[in-house]
Amino acid sequence: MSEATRIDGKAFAAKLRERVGALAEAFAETAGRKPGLAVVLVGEDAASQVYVGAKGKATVAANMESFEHRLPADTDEGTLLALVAQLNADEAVDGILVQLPLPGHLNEQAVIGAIDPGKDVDGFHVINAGRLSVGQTGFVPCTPLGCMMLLADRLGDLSGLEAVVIGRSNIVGKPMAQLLLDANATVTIAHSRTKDLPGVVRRADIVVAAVGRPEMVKADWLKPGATVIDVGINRLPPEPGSDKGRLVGDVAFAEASETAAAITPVPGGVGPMTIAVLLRNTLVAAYEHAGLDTPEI
Ligand SMILES: Nc1nc(=O)c2c([nH]1)NC[C@@H]1CN(c3ccc(C(=O)N[C@@H](CCC(=O)O)C(=O)O)cc3)C=[N+]21
Repeated sequence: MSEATRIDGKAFAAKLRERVGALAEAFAETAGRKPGLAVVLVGEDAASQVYVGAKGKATVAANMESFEHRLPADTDEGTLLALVAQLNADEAVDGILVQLPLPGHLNEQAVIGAIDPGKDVDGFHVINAGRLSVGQTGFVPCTPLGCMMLLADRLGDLSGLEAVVIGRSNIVGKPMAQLLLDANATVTIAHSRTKDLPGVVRRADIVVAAVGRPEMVKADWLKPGATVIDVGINRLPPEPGSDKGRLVGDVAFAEASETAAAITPVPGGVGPMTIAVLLRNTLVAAYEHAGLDTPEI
């Protein structure tokens, strides 16, 4: 069996960011202002700090305005809701992202529900989740939309293909299943209680793994020739003598590469797509807020 094609999400994301950057420049010429993205981070979680920093840099590199709000871990809900209201009202802000998870004393659904759905570039508001589930236009969560772009690029038409999504989160699993269904795939959502998970996954032409368990999906779970999208980003414990563990996905990449036709690596696969799609959604929001026709992107 030949080695699977490595799906280069990092390169795909770089091209998408470049297109978004060019369109953001055109937007600024017409609208007289840049598209703006506000990112809110509550607390000092190290991984979250890294993502927020990366988002800010990518936003500026794509000719957009970045507004960062870092709040202490003990921020009360009223303060956070007041900030969201202020960002909703700010005409320089097209997109609002509140970094999840929030500290335990804050109600995530209440905070996300306070974001103007027209600025909810994460696609997490119930209005946008509802729009996706009934086939209306709205903001689609960045990670699943990025996965769909990679699948469309790789496979073209997905009609009639068997897709198995492992994981049922509101952020990835559920919207991913909706998008695959909209693309006419036959979709199964599997999860921790699924009976004979390897047997279910073995039916799939397309596997999307989003469970958060390091290297859980093994080569012998895969149908030969399957396309594998690995959403997991797990940091392993450090090796002796090292201070940082390796990043691995939810799929055992090396062995899976022997059976799959194509597979996304971790890092360098889905992660960079998430940020690129966030910028894409922010650009779309800016065009909508300015009352301009949204370019195809
Ligand atoms: N409201 C909200 N929206 C999010 O979209 C959101 C969030 N909260 N909370 C945290 C997660 C995580 N997330 C990632 C984005 C990019 C990479 C990424 O680019 N990863 C690189 C490498 C990362 C590294 O080296 O640490 C890669 O996979 O190649 C990873 C993770 C967005 N999230």
